[in-house]
Amino acid sequence: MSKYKLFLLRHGEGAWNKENRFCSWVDQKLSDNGIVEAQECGRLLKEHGYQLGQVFTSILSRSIHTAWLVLEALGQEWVPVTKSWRLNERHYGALIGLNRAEMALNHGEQQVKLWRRSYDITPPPIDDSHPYFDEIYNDRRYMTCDVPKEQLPKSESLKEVLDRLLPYWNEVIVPVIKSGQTVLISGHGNSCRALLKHLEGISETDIVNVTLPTGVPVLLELDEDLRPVKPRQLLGDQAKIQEAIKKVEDQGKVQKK
Ligand SMILES: O=C(OP(=O)(O)O)[C@H](O)COP(=O)(O)O
Repeated sequence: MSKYKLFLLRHGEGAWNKENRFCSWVDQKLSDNGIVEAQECGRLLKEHGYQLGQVFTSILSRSIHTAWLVLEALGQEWVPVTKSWRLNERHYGALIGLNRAEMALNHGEQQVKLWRRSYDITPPPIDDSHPYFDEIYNDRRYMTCDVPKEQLPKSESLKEVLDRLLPYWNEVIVPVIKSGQTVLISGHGNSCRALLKHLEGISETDIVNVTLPTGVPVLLELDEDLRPVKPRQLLGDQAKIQEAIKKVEDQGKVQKK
């Protein structure tokens, strides 16, 4: 029997989703379309009458702004929002900033799919010659984390995302859910995929085929041990959602002229 409701949300479209570049730990803002997606998500949750108890975000602006816009559209701005680097997007290492379609042209679509969707392949690490290294590692937000800056990742597989996310999930988020509050996690494509893998027990092979569109709330109904009692529900117009998933998948393909 369903005891708890949990929403996982990939933030609204960011500027680099639009440009088809690996964004990851670069702090890009929402695009105009991303703002609308977040507001529509809030309106949809309002229509269903959902009442949030707590919201968790990463420390990247696109996930925080999405949470704010959702709460505003819901009329529940007072709901506490808690932030952690442990909900950040997967660290894409040296791939950060690169264009996926150009990479597909240079390395092949299969390699790009492996980098994007496999469970345990870690992309090459970022080093201090990378154009975004200083912007990321000199940012004050990464001096406030629960690990020293030197121990923050320089690249991550999905498995490594789950490894850094799980302690936060177990120690901070689970007690809130078990206290009976409906939680929304405003996260990222791959931080949400990692959590979905854990909660739904998705295999390492099947997780390759899970892709999340931006701005679409994923509802999980959980039993008292936080096991899903039914398949995840992506709320909204199902035809549009399928189209949006395909668009994300196609980002890793060579662009047709
Ligand atoms: O920043 C990213 O994800 P996000 O838009 O969910 O924050 C990644 O670049 C997503 O890339 P992917 O869809 O190739 O895994």
